[in-house]
Amino acid sequence: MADNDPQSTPGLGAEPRPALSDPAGEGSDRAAGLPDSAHGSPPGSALDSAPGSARVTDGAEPGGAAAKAAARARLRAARRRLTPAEIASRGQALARVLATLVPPGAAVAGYLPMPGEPDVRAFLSDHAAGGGAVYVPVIASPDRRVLEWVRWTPEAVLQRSAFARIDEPQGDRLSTQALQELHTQGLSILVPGLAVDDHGARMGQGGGFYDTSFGAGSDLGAGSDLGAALRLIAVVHAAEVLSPGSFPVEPHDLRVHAIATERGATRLRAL
Ligand SMILES: Nc1nc2c(c(=O)[nH]1)N(C=O)[C@@H](CNc1ccc(C(=O)N[C@@H](CCC(=O)O)C(=O)O)cc1)CN2
Ligand SMILES: Nc1ncnc2c1ncn2[C@@H]1O[C@H](COP(=O)(O)OP(=O)(O)OP(=O)(O)O)[C@@H](O)[C@H]1O
Repeated sequence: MADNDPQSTPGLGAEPRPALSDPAGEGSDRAAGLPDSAHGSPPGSALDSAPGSARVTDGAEPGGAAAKAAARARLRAARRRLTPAEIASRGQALARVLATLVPPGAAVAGYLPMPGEPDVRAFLSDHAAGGGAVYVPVIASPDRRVLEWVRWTPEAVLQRSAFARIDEPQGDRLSTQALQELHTQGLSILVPGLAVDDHGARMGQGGGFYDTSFGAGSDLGAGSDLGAALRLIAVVHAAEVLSPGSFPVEPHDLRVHAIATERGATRLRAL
């Protein structure tokens, strides 16, 4: 199981592998200037060493790319400071929190965590044991930002993605649309991210995959008929729930319905 342990390879980006395209340098760890606007963050949170700075204004660069890169670097650095024991105990707490947001037996599109990410595997195992179908993403095309979905159980045989430090199950793949059409009665998406604001905007790893799959411009975006039965639940560490303006938000960015952290659930829109 060690290969499926998000803590087994400490230090993000340490392994040689084909990097996903990162034109704005989001993958780099340059000094971050994330504003000190988090609220409810405990001491030692992702932001409490931020230099005093103005709120993100998007500046001159399109989409606030430099500001996003800085925010990502800071948030990733904070994740690297988490211990395996912290991640594991938060994972147990998350399992209880997510059970309050996801109806028993409902289909769930989850994820298998990268190092430092909230570990949702305890929840996914419980949910699968209760009869709910669980899927996780496979990076099908990094260039076209396409995800596909494979059924997951705790026994799944995993293979490391060629593009990221993410384990993916083998098996039949479904497109995002096919997954949704299979579960028109409701599908809960656990959306991984580096941060979310309490208006439901989210900042991810910089691949654009979830925005392309579920954001405003997608076939399944808010307001679309197909997207109506989707529940988008951002899963982040509690210190990563930030106030609006803490990171740049673009029109294509998806908006989540709810936020789950190890400290509890926040419902933002009707689920
Ligand atoms: N667990 C998990 N699975 C997921 C996602 C995620 O955020 N979390 N994704 C959400 O979209 C997709 C993969 N997206 C990714 C997008 C960018 C990078 C990336 O740029 N990685 C950098 C290094 C990042 C780091 O050091 O932490 C790289 O490859 O250089 C990785 C994954 C699909 N599966
Ligand atoms: N729907 C879209 N159409 C075109 N470009 C997009 C779309 N969504 C994202 N992008 C582009 O993809 C890149 C990454 O976007 P962004 O920073 O929003 O990703 P992210 O939300 O952090 O990633 P992910 O969803 O993979 O976690 C940016 O260059 C962005 O402009």
